[in-house]
Amino acid sequence: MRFETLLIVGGGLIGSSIARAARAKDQCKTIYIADTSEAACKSITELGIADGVADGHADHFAAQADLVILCTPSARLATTAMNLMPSLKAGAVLTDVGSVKGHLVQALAGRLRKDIHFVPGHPIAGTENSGPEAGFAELFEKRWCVLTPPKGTNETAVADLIAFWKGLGSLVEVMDPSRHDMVMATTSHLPHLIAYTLVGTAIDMETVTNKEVVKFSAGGFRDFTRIAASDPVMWRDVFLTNKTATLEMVDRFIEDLTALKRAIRWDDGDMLLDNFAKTRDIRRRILDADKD
Ligand SMILES: NC(=O)c1ccc[n+]([C@@H]2O[C@H](COP(=O)([O-])OP(=O)(O)OC[C@H]3O[C@@H](n4cnc5c(N)ncnc54)[C@H](O)[C@@H]3O)[C@@H](O)[C@H]2O)c1
Ligand SMILES: O=C(O)C(=O)C[C@]1(C(=O)O)C=C[C@@H](O)C=C1
Repeated sequence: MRFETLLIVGGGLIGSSIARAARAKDQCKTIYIADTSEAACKSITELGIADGVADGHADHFAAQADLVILCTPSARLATTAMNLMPSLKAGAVLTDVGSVKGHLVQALAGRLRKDIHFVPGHPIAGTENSGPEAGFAELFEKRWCVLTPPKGTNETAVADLIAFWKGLGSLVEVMDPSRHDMVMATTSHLPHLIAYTLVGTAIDMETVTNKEVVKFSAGGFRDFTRIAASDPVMWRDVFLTNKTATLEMVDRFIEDLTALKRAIRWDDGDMLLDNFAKTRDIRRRILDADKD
């Protein structure tokens, strides 16, 4: 056990899942959760997933914690870190689970206490649901967690955090924040933007009623609606904080879509076949990787 006392700030889907997993996998002795929402605190207490629950004021828990994990919406991560800074225990590891890394690293650069080890993180695991009730202990099993420690970060702190995430069942990779943001723009942010657009386009169709969209939504459309039901606040924050990489991916997507549009217009079946065969191969490789 690398950390005896854990403080989770923001006990929603991700925070409550970490609490459940840390307890189930015996990764720490004491788990505290702080959340600014009265309803979330009530729910966390009823679920019995923490040894102590605090509303906005988590200073007394922060003073005891060996590991502090910020699990608030992205836009609040930097302010939450700065507010807790004076109360943190010397030598504590401070991390987060935000979906975008570059903006947070920049926002906190040079502002943290020297005796606190800041190791930003991102578990690439989630669902379209939010709140403490949506969490579950198995969420991180065999899912990647990316850590983006700034240069010069204490190596023991990084190793301890890697061990913690592995203890929750995750696979861990260390990466540069800007690389993380580009990879996520490709595999997570663009797909969500496309899903939001696709569902929006379908419900705006004048010739097909919304009732028909709901009634006849078979596999393909239905799959998109799952991620298009993701938390609007979280995804607004993701796009606004990972602007450069997302816009780069949107440009590439528009180019590729235009190429497919052209192939359809000019009956270029070979181009369509070639393209769809490549993407089918990627799908198979992803499923194979899951089996390993
Ligand atoms: N949902 C996903 O699929 C997913 C996956 C990986 C990472 N993330 C990241 O995890 C973070 C949390 O996402 P979530 O899905 O758990 O959201 P959530 O809405 O389920 O939970 C967030 C919780 O934080 C609380 N909160 C808000 N401001 C706070 C503050 N200042 N102090 C303390 N608590 C505060 C809210 O009351 C809420 O209970 C986000 O930064 C998101 O980018 C989400
Ligand atoms: O499966 C889902 O519902 C998710 O959207 C999870 C997902 C992802 O895109 O993979 C979403 C955002 C997070 O930052 C990490 C994971």
